[in-house]
Amino acid sequence: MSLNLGTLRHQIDSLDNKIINLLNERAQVSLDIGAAKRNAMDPQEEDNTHVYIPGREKQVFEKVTRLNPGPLASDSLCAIYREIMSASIALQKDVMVAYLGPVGSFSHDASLKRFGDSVQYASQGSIADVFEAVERGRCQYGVVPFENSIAGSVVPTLDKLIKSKVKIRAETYLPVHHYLLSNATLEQVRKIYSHPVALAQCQTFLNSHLKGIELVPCASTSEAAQLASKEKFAAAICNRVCADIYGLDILHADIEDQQDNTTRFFIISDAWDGPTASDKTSLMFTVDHRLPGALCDALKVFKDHSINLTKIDSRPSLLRPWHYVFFLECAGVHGDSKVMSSVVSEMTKFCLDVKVVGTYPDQRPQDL
Ligand SMILES: O=C(O)C(=O)C[C@]1(C(=O)O)C=C[C@@H](O)C=C1
Repeated sequence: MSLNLGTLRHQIDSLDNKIINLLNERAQVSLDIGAAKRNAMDPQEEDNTHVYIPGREKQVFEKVTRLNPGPLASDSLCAIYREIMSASIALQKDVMVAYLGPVGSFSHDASLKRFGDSVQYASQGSIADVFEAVERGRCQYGVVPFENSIAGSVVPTLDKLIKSKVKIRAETYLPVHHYLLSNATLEQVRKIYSHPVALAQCQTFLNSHLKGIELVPCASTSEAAQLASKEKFAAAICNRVCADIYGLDILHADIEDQQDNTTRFFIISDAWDGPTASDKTSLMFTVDHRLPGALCDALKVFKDHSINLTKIDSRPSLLRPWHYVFFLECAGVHGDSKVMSSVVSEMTKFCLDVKVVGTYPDQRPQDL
């Protein structure tokens, strides 16, 4: 076989030709899918069709990985398909995604990895603002951090899920590596900005390298980088990308307490999607704490239906002191299933309040 550079580039040109035509053929089918989704709607109603279908995307990524003969790495092929489906979403509808900003936050990273480059993004100042953007219909989707493998639940997200009408439509996991960025040297640093959850993930590093230095909590890690870039002796704990975005130097890389540090994000919207081969469902409920065993009875409903619980958390209900709302996630059931409606109706008999807050394809990576 000839290894003449000109001939090889000619081969690439002719393959690109085919790829471009095939991509456009696929895009045309996607436009038809968009039309079919709109046709299925009541013509009197405002167009609130969902073009982002997390279960279908999961299937496509699994198929791409299964069919990949190499030499392309499956991660590379999936990144290409992320952009193909992002363009596909944008062809069907203008989609706006709200995330906790500013640019360079881990929420921004998670949003880009989930929705790609072709949709539009709206940076928000707080987690509550992300919920509000979705509640008011300014953005069709929102991306919020839900829990971190070191620091646990993200309380503002739990609190908003309790009160809000939005639904959890998808979940996504992001490996999180923290960087110490500053325009000063390590010895000069007098103040460190970051999000409280990020500070909690770097306790060992802070205790051994920067003990006693003032820690200033911020709304997000990228806001921390923005603030640190404007002060002489301040540093930020944040995502690596913030070094370029905010013009800061890297003082230390990978300062998180555990290298497999991961944050789980929820994609919120006004509706969840249909069942897939493997779904998870989240519920909130309150029990009357004066009844002995009320919480135990609520959990027993799941045991009776052989449903596996994957998370439980509680928050003050804010209705009266020492009264809690429980958040529960279970695996292997979809929110619209018969078994879930039986669970909810059985719980309603003795719970003060039961609400399904979302149902979504299980996206937990196999190695976690
Ligand atoms: O299957 C669909 O419903 C589509 O809209 C097509 C498509 C794709 O390009 O494959 C695009 C966006 C969805 O999130 C999932 C899949």
